[in-house]
Amino acid sequence: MLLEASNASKTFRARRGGTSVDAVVNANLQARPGDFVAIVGESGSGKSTLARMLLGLIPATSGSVALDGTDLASMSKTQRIRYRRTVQAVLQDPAGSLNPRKTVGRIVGEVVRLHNIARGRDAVVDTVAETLELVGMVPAASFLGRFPHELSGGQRQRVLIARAIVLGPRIIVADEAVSALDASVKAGVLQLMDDLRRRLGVGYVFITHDLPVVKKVAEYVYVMKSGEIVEEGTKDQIFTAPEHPYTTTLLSAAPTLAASYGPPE
Ligand SMILES: Nc1ncnc2c1ncn2[C@@H]1O[C@H](COP(=O)(O)OP(=O)(O)OP(=O)(O)O)[C@@H](O)[C@H]1O
Repeated sequence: MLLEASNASKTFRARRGGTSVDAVVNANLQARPGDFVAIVGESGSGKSTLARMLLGLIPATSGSVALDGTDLASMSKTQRIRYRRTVQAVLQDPAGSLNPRKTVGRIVGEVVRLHNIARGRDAVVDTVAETLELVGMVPAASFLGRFPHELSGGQRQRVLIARAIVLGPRIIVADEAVSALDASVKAGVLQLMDDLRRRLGVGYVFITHDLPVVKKVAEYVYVMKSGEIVEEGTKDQIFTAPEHPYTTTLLSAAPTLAASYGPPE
């Protein structure tokens, strides 16, 4: 399976005399199940816009996003529904992704019902409980009736991951999924994501401005600047022999791994 952006561009049209914004310009990116691909770049470089295009939330102005060669723009309604399950989003909770009035059981259960993953109350609860266990929320029964405000930041992020993986995605687009978390909590959630990659074979397109995190988990890195992917390569290439001056600047501005992420590997 291959998720691929080909010369994908997004221009936000100006409203009332303003200038239009070329948020993403001719982006080429590939991700497969089992991959850990990162997109890095400073604020405003177009990372979230590219993520939203990959998720099919906004259409490309030109170019394409395709799964196994089928362009998102030409998919039927049924194909789109399947696409949404196959390519799931995990955003950060401070963005208000969890409804504060719903329990964990309901938040994950609603997705299970909506996509007909299980039918009947008991089967839905079982599926939710199994998924909570998979994301390390054990015993699951003690979390089902809790509201988001009764959870820690790391636990809320795990609920978001549970809500995504319950659909059996092959690729998860994670936009700043751990950026708001404290270092030790962040390490736990990253470890979980890596475990799920190994256990379920899920791949990640991991969007972040947090370079120590990229250094820890990514295999392949795309560097964005002003809407363009200015450099790409394996993690080692990017961190040890960056070619683009912007990548060098990004790396030199980043805190060291040890300073922000605990002891080096
Ligand atoms: N809906 C929109 N309408 C107009 N302009 C937008 C819209 N969404 C994003 N932009 C602009 O597109 C550019 C890229 O924004 P984007 O959010 O993709 O960057 P980013 O790298 O994800 O930044 P951050 O890390 O701050 O989220 C910015 O100039 C932004 O102001």
